[in-house]
Amino acid sequence: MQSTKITNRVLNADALAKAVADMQAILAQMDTPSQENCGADDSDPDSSVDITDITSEPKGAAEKVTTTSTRHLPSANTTEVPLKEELKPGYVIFPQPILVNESEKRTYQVGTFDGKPVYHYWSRAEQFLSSFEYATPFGKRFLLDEPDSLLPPENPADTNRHPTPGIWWPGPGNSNKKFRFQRYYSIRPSTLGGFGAYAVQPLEKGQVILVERPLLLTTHAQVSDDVLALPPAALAIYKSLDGGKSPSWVNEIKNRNCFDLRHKIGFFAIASRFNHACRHASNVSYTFDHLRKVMVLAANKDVEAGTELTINYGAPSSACLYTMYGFVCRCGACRPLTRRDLELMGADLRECARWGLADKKEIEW
Ligand SMILES: C[S@@+](CC[C@H](N)C(=O)[O-])C[C@H]1O[C@@H](n2cnc3c(N)ncnc32)[C@H](O)[C@@H]1O
Repeated sequence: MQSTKITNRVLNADALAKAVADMQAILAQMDTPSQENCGADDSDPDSSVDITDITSEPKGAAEKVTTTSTRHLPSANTTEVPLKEELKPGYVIFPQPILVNESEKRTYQVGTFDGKPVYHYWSRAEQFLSSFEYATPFGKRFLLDEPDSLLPPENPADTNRHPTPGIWWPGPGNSNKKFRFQRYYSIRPSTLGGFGAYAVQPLEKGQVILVERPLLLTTHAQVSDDVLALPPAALAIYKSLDGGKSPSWVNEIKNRNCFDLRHKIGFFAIASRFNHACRHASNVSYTFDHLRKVMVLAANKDVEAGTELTINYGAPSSACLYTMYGFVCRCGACRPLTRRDLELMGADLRECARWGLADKKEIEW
C-alpha cells in the first residue's frame, strides 16, 4: 500500500464513522464478488532511465485555435499559438490551451488527437537531480540516470512567483534554457476517462518515470485561498485538471485530483493525470518524497509501449472508489458497478451521467 493517496472528501471523525457505517450497509446489500476488491500493488524493482534534452522551444506559425473543451479557462487564453505539425511521442498535452507566457499571451498547440486540438508545454530539465537521494516507491536511491522531471530551475530568478517558497511549476515562460521531452509517457485522451498517461516506450519494472514538484502544496482548509492566489500559468494548469465544470470548481478539482501527503495535499500537473486501476492492475506506483518535496512515480511491472499507465488511488473496492472519488471505475480489473449498485448507493444516475461519472451505456439497461 502506498503512503500517499488521492483523496476526495474532507471528513471529520464523526462523518468518517458514518460514511464507513453507510458503506458497510451498502456493501452488505450488494452482491459483491471477491474479485471486486481492489488493492494497491506492492513490488520492489530496480530503476534504469535516461534523458533527452531539447535546447529551444518549438517553432511554428502562430494560429488561432478553438477548443471543444468544457473546462474552465478564460477565453483570453485561446489566443495566438505556434502550431506544430505533428504530435510527437512523449509530449505532455492538455485538452485546452495552457497560458504559459503571461507577457506574450501565448499558448502552444502541438497538433490534433482524435480530431481535437491538443496542447503541449515543456517540463524544465533539472540539473541537480542526480546529486540527491530520492525516496522512490521501491526505496531510496540516487537517480543517476535522470527520469522525466518537473523540478525547479537552478536559477531561482527563473521561477514565477508562488505563495509557497520552493514550489515551482513548469512552462516555457519560466526559462529559455533547456527543456526536456517527456520521454517515458505522454498524456493523452484515455479510454478510461478524460486524459491519461501512456507509455511511449517499453518500461522496465522499477523504472522511475517521473519526479515532479507539486503545482500546489496546501491543506484542505487553505486550498481555496491558495488556488486563487496562484499566478496565471499555474492557475490555468490547475483549471485544466479533471473537473472544474461547476461554480465550485476549486473544490471539484481538488476532490478529483489531490494527493493526500500526510498533513498536506498536493496537486501535480502530470501525476494528477494518471488514471486509476484496481487491485494489481495498476502498473505504476508512487510515493511522495517529503524531504525533497517531489512526487516520484515508477513502473511496478514491465510495461509495453502504448499501454495506459495507471496508479492505484487506494480505495478497497469499486464501490468505495465511487463513494470516495465519485467515478465509476472502468479499469477492467474490478467488477463494474451496476445500475442497482448505484441505486443502492443512493446515486442520482442522471446526475452521474451529467458529470460524466457514468456514461449513457452504463445507465441504460
Ligand atoms: C486524478 S484524475 C485522472 C486524470 C483524468 N482522467 C483527467 O482527464 O485529467 C481522476 C479522474 O479520472 C477519471 N478516472 C480515473 N481513473 C478512472 C477509471 N479507472 N475509470 C474511469 N474513470 C477514471 C475519473 O473521472 C476521475 O475523477
